Amino acid sequence: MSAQIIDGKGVAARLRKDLGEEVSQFREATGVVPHLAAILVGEDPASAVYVRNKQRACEKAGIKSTLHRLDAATTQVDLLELISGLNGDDSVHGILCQLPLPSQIDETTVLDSVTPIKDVDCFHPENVGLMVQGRPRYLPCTPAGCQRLIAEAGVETSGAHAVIVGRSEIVGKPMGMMLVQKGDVANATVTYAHSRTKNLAEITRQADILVAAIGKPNFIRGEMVKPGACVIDVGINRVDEKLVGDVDFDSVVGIAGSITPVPGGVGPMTIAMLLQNTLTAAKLQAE
Ligand SMILES: Nc1nc2c(c(=O)[nH]1)N[C@@H](CN(C=O)c1ccc(C(=O)N[C@@H](CCC(=O)O)C(=O)O)cc1)CN2
Repeated sequence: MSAQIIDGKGVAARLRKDLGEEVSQFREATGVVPHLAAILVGEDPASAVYVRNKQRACEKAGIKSTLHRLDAATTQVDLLELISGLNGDDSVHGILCQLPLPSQIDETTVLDSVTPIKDVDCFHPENVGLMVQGRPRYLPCTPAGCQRLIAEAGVETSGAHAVIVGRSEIVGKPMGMMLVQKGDVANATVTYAHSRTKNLAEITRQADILVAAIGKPNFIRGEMVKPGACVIDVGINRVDEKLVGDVDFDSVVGIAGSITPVPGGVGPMTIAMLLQNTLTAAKLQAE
């Protein structure tokens, strides 16, 4: 038996269409145009593609987007000054600083400088704290996208064992926190695994839901997966000009019950969730 392929691209397109209708109702009712300011520092080609895709998705949904492109040699002071200006600009509802940043810039200092109400990536400690306490202002985009895909696959999360492989601040850690919460697509028993975990395969084989977010191409192989499990692949790795996930799709697809592809799985959902957060930001700031 082959796993159900979870069509992230299709789900994201549907969400973005619904969101476009919500944006148009909001604009009509308030006269306010939701506005996302994107910051791109340097010339990383993948980052440029992601930012362009975010801007296109905004335009299609009726959200204004402005791009602030900074040179790779930009200083942290210059970047902080730009963010400070955007924080104080009442026409801007969401601020997104594309990661990764060049090495001369401290990522934490920069992300902490975005005013929490405009932090549509949900990276600021205030927003992370609210999410962990189960009273989210925003949900982090990639984990929220994964959660929607798990729901789309019709997978029961309550009482399920979710194993998160990876402990990054933007995906692994918040993903586990969201699945352990009380609520819909939640109530799971969560295990975090990472590069120092012993007997990793023994742990991943216990997962009803396996989220791979370690940034290692094709790392999760068929023998590491429980038959029938829901496998969510967050990895985006370029190998020989090809895009591959953290999951070895070919060896896992015959064992898992459902699986996200790369490309066309989690990636497009990240962008859909960013639009959702931008509309939420505009609503909160119009109050
Ligand atoms: N400020 C942020 N920086 C980064 C984030 C983020 O959420 N906020 N996440 C990643 C990159 N990312 C969004 O920014 C992102 C990555 C991939 C995709 C996507 O749609 N991928 C496609 C394939 C696209 C391709 O050909 O490269 C897919 O998986 O189908 C969207 C967003 C790091 N930085």
